[in-house]
Amino acid sequence: MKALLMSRIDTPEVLAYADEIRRLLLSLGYTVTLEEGTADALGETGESLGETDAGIVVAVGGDGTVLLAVQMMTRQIPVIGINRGHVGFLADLEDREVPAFFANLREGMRLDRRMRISLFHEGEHLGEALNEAVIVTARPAKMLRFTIIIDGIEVEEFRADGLIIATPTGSTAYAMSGGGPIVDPKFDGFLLVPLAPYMLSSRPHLIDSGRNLKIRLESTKPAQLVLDGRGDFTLGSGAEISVRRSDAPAIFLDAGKNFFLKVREKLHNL
Ligand SMILES: NC(=O)c1ccc[n+]([C@@H]2O[C@H](COP(=O)([O-])OP(=O)(O)OC[C@H]3O[C@@H](n4cnc5c(N)ncnc54)[C@H](O)[C@@H]3O)[C@@H](O)[C@H]2O)c1
Ligand SMILES: Nc1ncnc2c1ncn2[C@@H]1O[C@H](COP(=O)(O)OP(=O)(O)OP(=O)(O)O)[C@@H](O)[C@H]1O
Repeated sequence: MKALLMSRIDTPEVLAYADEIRRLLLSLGYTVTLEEGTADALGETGESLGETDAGIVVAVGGDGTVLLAVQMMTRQIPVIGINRGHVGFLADLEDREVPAFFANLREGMRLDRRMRISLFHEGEHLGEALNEAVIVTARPAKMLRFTIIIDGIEVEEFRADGLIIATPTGSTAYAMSGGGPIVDPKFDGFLLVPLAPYMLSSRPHLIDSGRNLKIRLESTKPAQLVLDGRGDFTLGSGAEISVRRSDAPAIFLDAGKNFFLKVREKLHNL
């Protein structure tokens, strides 16, 4: 099996560890190729995540590395993260679990598909997100005005610093910091969490992914749309963003970790 190895590149120790992982994978009979940026950092040549024919992607780093790997794929490839980050909620494997996991993987893979959202602006596809899309004021301390439209009904209008449109996977990330609920990743829907809403009664909404969801930006103030902490689209007044469930969910190699145990172990002591 061919594995593409991607490492976070800002920490030499993690890069050195990724090199150890490469040796381990080779010793277990995998063909290993490096992701372009990772290869660059190691002074080698690599393959782009957009073009590789690898069967699995091994991401060494934290959640940012896993999110980046998923975002860079043009076809979703089963991915597993080895945790070298601060939290590593999406990076399921710890050091000691690595050898057995890859030895057993040759017997067969279990996959865990995670919904992503697809964002459109006036028919133009802006991209996909595994965690969330955030529409946020481009001017700190200036509020935006939003209207939420569900199945053609204007459901709510409010002013806030921003609005998070999260997937169940993203419910443990930015949406959690915004006061949203922890959502079972098996749930199939969108989570809307306003950021610092200027009203007494604003609540997060959980919406079935089969509904037609639109967000209209009413204010004339500049706003930015950010996907999984990256990408930066500027939105003008009256911009209408459509949110749909992506046809291409992220595919994780299942390391058998229980979601609710991870919440208890990784998020309770942040
Ligand atoms: N106030 C906040 O909580 C806040 C602010 C900005 C961005 N973020 C999150 O950061 C993500 C981008 O990650 P990054 O590492 O490039 O940025 P980063 O370096 O700013 O780290 C963000 C933190 O969020 C954690 N995180 C990311 N996805 C998670 C998930 N699905 N479940 C639990 N924790 C998760 C990471 O472990 C990390 O500690 C965004 O998608 C967004 O969800 C959170
Ligand atoms: N291969 C890479 N190329 C470019 N940037 C990367 C790469 N891997 C990670 N990054 C970026 O480096 C930063 C830190 O990486 P990462 O999120 O993996 O570690 P962390 O923040 O320490 O861990 P965690 O997200 O688990 O708290 C993130 O902003 C991430 O997007």
